[in-house]
Amino acid sequence: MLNLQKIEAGYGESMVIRNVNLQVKPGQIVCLMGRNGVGKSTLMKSIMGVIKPRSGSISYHDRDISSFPPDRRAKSGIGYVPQGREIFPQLSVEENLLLGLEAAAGGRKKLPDSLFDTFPVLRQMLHRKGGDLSGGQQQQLAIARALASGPKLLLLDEPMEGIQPSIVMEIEAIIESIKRNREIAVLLVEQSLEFATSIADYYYVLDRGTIAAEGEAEHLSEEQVRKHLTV
Ligand SMILES: Nc1ncnc2c1ncn2[C@@H]1O[C@H](COP(=O)(O)OP(=O)(O)OP(=O)(O)O)[C@@H](O)[C@H]1O
Repeated sequence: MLNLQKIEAGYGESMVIRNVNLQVKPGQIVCLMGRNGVGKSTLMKSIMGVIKPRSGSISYHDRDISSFPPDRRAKSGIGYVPQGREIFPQLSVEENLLLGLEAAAGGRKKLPDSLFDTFPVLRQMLHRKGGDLSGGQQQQLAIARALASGPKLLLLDEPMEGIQPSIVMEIEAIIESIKRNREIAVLLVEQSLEFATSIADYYYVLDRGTIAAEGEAEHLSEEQVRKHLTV
């Protein structure tokens, strides 16, 4: 469903991503791994259209979306949770979630009830300001906002970063439930070998802007992790 061919991207003079080919199939959980600064977020931003790749093509459901701005990619069914969450701290939880509906194709006006089955804590906090939530709750809000529009592909950039272990487990459980339904594919940036081998179907390791390794997640070995991921 998502197909990146020969993507090159960077900032100004500096090239960060070189010749990246990457695929995500419907319902698949794909883990993008790599040390700090190798270009994982830059690749996620390229997929969402937040930065424009210098060359290569990005297709989604066999349609070339390379020239689409981010809002059109969102309307095509791609949800994005950037690193650092980026919720609106001055808006209520409900207002944050309603903003997620803006990206819905066909003008969906109401938040799906299933959203609160997945994120019960948000129902209790609907009228609180986003900024008053804990880090983990803000992360849940950011994921819920991305899911509000009913995407078929969810891009999650380091959702477990900087949150306490109990919430990490909750977020893992949310990704597991997405996997069980197989209705949404997920491409996520995550460093944990344990997570990649237990939940992901497929992995890519990015090293200095290129794909250094890829394969079925169950075959990801300690040796590859040592070679490409440990500092
Ligand atoms: N807005 C920007 N302008 C210029 N250079 C940038 C910008 N954002 C990132 N970079 C540079 O691009 C390179 C890749 O950064 P990126 O954030 O994509 O890596 P990452 O793998 O996601 O790292 P981390 O795990 O630390 O988030 C780094 O050298 C970074 O300094």
